[in-house]
Amino acid sequence: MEVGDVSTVVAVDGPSGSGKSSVSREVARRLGLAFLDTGAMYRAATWWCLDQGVPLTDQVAVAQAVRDLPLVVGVDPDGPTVVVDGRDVGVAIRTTEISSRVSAVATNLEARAELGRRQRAVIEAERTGGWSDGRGVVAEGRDITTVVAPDADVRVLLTASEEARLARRARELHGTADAAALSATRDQVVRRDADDSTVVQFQVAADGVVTVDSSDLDLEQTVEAVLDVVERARGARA
Ligand SMILES: Nc1ncnc2c1ncn2[C@@H]1O[C@H](COP(=O)(O)OP(=O)(O)OP(=O)(O)O)[C@@H](O)[C@H]1O
Ligand SMILES: Nc1ccn([C@H]2C[C@H](O)[C@@H](COP(=O)(O)O)O2)c(=O)n1
Repeated sequence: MEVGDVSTVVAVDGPSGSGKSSVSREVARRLGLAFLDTGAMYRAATWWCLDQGVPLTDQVAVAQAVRDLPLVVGVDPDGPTVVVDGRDVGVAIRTTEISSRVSAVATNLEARAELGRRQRAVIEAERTGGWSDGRGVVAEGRDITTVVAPDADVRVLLTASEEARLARRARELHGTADAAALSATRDQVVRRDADDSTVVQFQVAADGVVTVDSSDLDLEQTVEAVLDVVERARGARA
């Protein structure tokens, strides 16, 4: 980082399938920023509970397991890694089993407090040094713009119609968006968002948060729309 450069923290929230991870990761790549996938942390916590035989219905046990979670997340947008107890779980945390059960961790308030603390630590590290040498970070999830990093330099709510989000996830998981694929995808998009919305609000932009609706945009157009928000905010700071 050059002397005089100012670090940039970009917070991106939104519902499932809106494109948060894909768009945020590409924005981070293009700006040379670190990339923090906070959803992967909730998924890793869920994986750890299952691996350790912690019943997801036991809120006290889940909270303790999350406090003890031996998690290391990599923030290189070209290859974000998720390592739990020395094991690379980057693939294992994306299974339908994890996707269908992660809300048990996401709705556990003590688990949220612990993961939020860890997320703030990563964001602060990247603001002053870390992988990005202080250039900053793009952090995406559900509560980044409101709870984890409400003072972020740029705050974006990335939305899309339920129809678009279901179709995207169906294509991603099943290679098609036909009726059967859409039906099979509904639980981990619509039901999961409904469950998660009971403890965190990510459907309506908070004050100061810019909404980007990607319903009618392709991935590249959405990346460019978010980059535009970042550049406008940087210009306003200059
Ligand atoms: N604007 C877009 N147009 C077309 N496809 C998109 C768009 N944005 C994302 N996608 C695709 O939709 C799928 C879901 O994207 P992504 O995983 O980034 O969403 P997400 O919001 O992070 O979802 P979740 O919160 O459930 O992880 C991916 O296959 C991605 O390539
Ligand atoms: N900051 C966050 C990030 C994620 N979650 C929840 C939402 C999902 O149920 C789950 C996995 O997220 P995804 O990988 O699908 O983006 O974790 C949350 O509550 N807060």
